[in-house]
Amino acid sequence: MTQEPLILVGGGGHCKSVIEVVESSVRFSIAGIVDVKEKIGTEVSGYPVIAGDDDLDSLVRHYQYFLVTVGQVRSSAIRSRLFNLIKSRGGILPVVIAPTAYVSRRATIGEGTLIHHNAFVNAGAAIGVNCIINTSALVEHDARIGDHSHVSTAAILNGDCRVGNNCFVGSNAVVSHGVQVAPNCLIGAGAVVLNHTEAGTLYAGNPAVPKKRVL
Ligand SMILES: CC(=O)SCCNC(=O)CCNC(=O)[C@H](O)C(C)(C)COP(=O)(O)OP(=O)(O)OC[C@H]1O[C@@H](n2cnc3c(N)ncnc32)[C@H](O)[C@@H]1OP(=O)(O)O
Repeated sequence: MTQEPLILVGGGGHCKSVIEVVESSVRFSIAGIVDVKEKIGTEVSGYPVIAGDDDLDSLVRHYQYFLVTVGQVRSSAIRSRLFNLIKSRGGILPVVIAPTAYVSRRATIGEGTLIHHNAFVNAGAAIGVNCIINTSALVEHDARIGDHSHVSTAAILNGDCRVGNNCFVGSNAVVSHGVQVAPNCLIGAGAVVLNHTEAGTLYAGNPAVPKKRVL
């Protein structure tokens, strides 16, 4: 099978994790990484940084496939800006699924979303665009996740729950079945979310309680 060249946009720690996924899937070969221009000429996991953010326009004329590989904890702003920029210039942001992940054929996944190693996405789940479903995360049946959200390592979204746009669900957090996490929320690592949340708020603890506004 001929591999398609893929550009990774963002050369930090999250990019290293994405590289492990892309290398183990057969469809794409990594053609290079985009980062701040000072990093041009350096490498990430053996792949060269070939361009700076300002060069994205011209890169979209030469390459078809891109993934946003900037990480996301406190804000989705950079990831969503890059996603929209690439898309508006005609770039394609594919779905990439690690071969060790399980994704039900009854689940839907939006463009540019990456499903990392050992993640599990069950039947009826619907995941938006440009999301990160990180290593060992569990998205249970009929759970719905909006756009530009990050379900972090080993987080659990139980059946029928909702996570809005631009959210972060921290490592090992649990969202109880049917619970709605409103847009722009941060759910702290290890939180157990038993009730619907207010938008733009950090929740943490077990049971999770609002800690502060984050917008
Ligand atoms: C592969 C990867 O690395 S993926 C990334 C994995 N990273 C994570 O999962 C992120 C872990 N960090 C968190 O969970 C943090 O809560 C964040 C980043 C979401 C928010 O951090 P901040 O905005 O700095 O919150 P801040 O430190 O101001 O905390 C506000 C309050 O919430 C509490 N709090 C914050 N996070 C947590 C938490 N996870 N559990 C319990 N309490 C917490 C703080 O103690 C503080 O409480 P107080 O006001 O009573 O003193």
